[in-house]
Amino acid sequence: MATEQEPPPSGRVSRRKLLGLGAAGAAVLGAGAVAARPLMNEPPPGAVAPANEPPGVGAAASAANEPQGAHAAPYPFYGEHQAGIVTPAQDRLHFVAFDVTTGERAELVELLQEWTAAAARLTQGREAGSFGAVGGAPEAAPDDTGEALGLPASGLTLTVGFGTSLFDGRFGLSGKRPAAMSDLPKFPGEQLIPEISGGDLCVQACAHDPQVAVHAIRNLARIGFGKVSVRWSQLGFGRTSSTSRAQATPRNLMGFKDGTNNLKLEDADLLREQLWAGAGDGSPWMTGGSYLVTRKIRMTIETWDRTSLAEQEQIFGRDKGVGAPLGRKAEFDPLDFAAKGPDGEPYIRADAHVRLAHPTSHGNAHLLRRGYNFVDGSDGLGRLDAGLFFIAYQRDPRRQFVPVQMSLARKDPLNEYIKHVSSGLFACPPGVRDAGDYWGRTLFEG
Ligand SMILES: C=CC1=C(C)c2cc3[nH]c(cc4nc(cc5[nH]c(cc1n2)c(C)c5CCC(=O)O)C(CCC(=O)O)=C4C)c(C)c3C=C
Ligand SMILES: [Fe+2]
Repeated sequence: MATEQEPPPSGRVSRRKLLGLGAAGAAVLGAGAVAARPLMNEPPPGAVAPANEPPGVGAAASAANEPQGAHAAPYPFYGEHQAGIVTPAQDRLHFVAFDVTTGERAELVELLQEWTAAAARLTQGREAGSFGAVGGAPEAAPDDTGEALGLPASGLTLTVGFGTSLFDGRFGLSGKRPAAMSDLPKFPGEQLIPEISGGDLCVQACAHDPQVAVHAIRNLARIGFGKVSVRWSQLGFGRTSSTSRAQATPRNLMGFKDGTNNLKLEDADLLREQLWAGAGDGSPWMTGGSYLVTRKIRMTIETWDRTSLAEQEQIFGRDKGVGAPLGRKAEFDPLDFAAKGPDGEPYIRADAHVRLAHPTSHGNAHLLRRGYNFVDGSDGLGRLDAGLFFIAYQRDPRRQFVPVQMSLARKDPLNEYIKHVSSGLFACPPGVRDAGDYWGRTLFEG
């Protein structure tokens, strides 16, 4: 498993070299060479942020003043936990689920090793393979597809997950399926489409540049040719959650601030308690990992857009402008479910979304949400095919996602405007420690 960049043959230029040349150097390359985009704010050589800690989080960053250059910089790939979970949610998503087509466990392990090596490079703004898009033999297919040449790392994170079907016995893993990964129940009203649900493996690519996220997934799929095939994939934009207090809260396609009351990077104690699988949880190989639930949720936006502002706010229990809980003034004011308005009714209705989903309604069950908006064109009937690609990480879906979603599915008036059409449940293993480690080692060698 090679992770070091081998020098490209003379006359050929690697993506990193192109970046290093910058604007002036690119001019020297002359016609025929690929022009490098000047890299803004590249961290100094050798600068290593603490594992998975975002550039720009800390004293220098504030919600109102996120450093622009930080959007180009890389996140560390190696660490105790995978990046892309508490990492401040980037602007863009390409999520893919794969079916494993090989029946050989050894081939699957080999693929995970190759993917890990490629991910270690891609997340640092390098090409997928050691020769790159234009550095290999002219007779051979390039080991990088090339569309990210000259682009910086753009905060790319790649997060892998193992689906429930991977534990079905094909690879000798049936005894390793975590109890926390019991099949999700059928929720009232869901209309799941099997072809865009499930999958043996998943990779979540998040970046500030969609081209960088798509490039990463495309290259992993290329590497996996003959061993895996793409089952479904989803593009997302405009993150619908903040996962750090240094980020401003974004808006979903219903126009509301989304991610206000979320688990955040800074909540160290809660993350330990609610996000990361522990050594005593029954599946030692998952220690330091987390369970991922995805739900593609279509919105009937046109109906929503004809709903009164007052009704929209009652449905969520927050105001649409600043995102404050109804009856309060500021976004981060605490929710007060007992407070009553002049009419004697609670400001936040009994069936308001935030009340049904609140941790206190479910024995202190928190979720780390990091979903994205999607618009997949239109449906041929004059309506946008749009909604929320919901992503939530947690320590145990049986105690967290399932009860929250069951209560929403039964009582949330938002259901009039939404439909769950896809579902996924994945075990995301702990982080890759160093260049000798690989995604899933604790599962296959533990
Ligand atoms: C099962 C979990 C959840 C699903 C599915 C879900 C769908 C969904 N949510 C919104 C918009 C908002 N959600 C908000 C808060 C919120 N939502 C969940 C869980 C699910 N949402 C939780 C746990 C919370 C936090 C509750 C709390 O503790 O206050 C909000 C308010 C802002 C915020 O705090 O994030 C909005 C807005 C949509 C549009 C949607 C499906 C399409
Ligand atoms: Fe929600």
